[in-house]
Amino acid sequence: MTAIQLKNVSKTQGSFQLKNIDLNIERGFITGLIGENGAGKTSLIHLILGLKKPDAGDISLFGDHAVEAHREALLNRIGFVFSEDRFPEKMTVPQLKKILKRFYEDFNAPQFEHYIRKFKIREKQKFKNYSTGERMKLSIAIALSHNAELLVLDEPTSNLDPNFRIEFLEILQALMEDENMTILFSTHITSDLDSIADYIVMIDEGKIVFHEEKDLLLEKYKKLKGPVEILDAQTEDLLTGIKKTAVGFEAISDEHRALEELYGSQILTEQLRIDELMHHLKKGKDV
Ligand SMILES: Nc1ncnc2c1ncn2[C@@H]1O[C@H](COP(=O)(O)OP(=O)(O)OP(=O)(O)O)[C@@H](O)[C@H]1O
Repeated sequence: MTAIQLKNVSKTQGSFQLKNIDLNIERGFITGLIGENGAGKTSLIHLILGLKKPDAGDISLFGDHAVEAHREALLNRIGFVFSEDRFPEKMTVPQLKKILKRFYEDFNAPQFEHYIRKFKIREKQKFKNYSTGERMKLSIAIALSHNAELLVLDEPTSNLDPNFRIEFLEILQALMEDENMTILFSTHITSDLDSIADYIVMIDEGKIVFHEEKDLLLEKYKKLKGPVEILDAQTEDLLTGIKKTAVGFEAISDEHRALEELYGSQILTEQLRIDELMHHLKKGKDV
């Protein structure tokens, strides 16, 4: 079943355009959304959450196409975290809790309190005295405290210290034990996705470049290393991003199996990281 579906969605903002976006985010998986600065990740997330209206196309959440009309009910089922929050400066946690109780039908106060303690968020301090990371932790605590079945997270880890980032990723993974849970997660820290994502969506200049299962993607493209002597026209045809060094060459290929058969132990095949893959696919597009 689909948690988020976009059909032929377009949105123009100044000179930028999200163009004919078709996207299905299946329930029960973690999907990572990647792309360069200004690629359109936040805009896409805002469209999904109904914070921006598409110029054309259809968006549905949990199969409901009337996102605008049912926005409040749908937001009850979604936990969201943005890279920039808008917590009132003078408010404190106990005051915020009262508002959350009114806003979320399923607000789970003990769970919220649990996360406030677990994340070491200072209850009595006004939000204006919070660090960027503490604000992010508060956003995360809210997103996790109203029995949401979909988490939409826009760069949630960008301001977190490494220890808490790992703790947060573990929490997300534990949430996936509930097979109804779905997470859409935009990030520049692609190593987060190496560890937890099931699917990767890459967006570039407002268009979806790919939407694939992470393991299949990393199986398809590999880094190859070998001696420069094997680089003839035919071999180079099967390689991209060839870099020659004093000790040999390094390149990326989606024909690594054919090359392994041809050259056996002369070449070494290595797994790519998601950031390397992203850089490679982006460069391929620019050529
Ligand atoms: N309200 C707006 N009016 C005009 N242009 C806008 C508006 N909002 C966003 N944009 C432009 O849309 C493009 C996509 O921005 P968006 O924030 O979606 O990118 P992003 O992939 O999230 O980038 P980043 O990784 O830097 O956060 C950018 O060129 C941005 O300047």
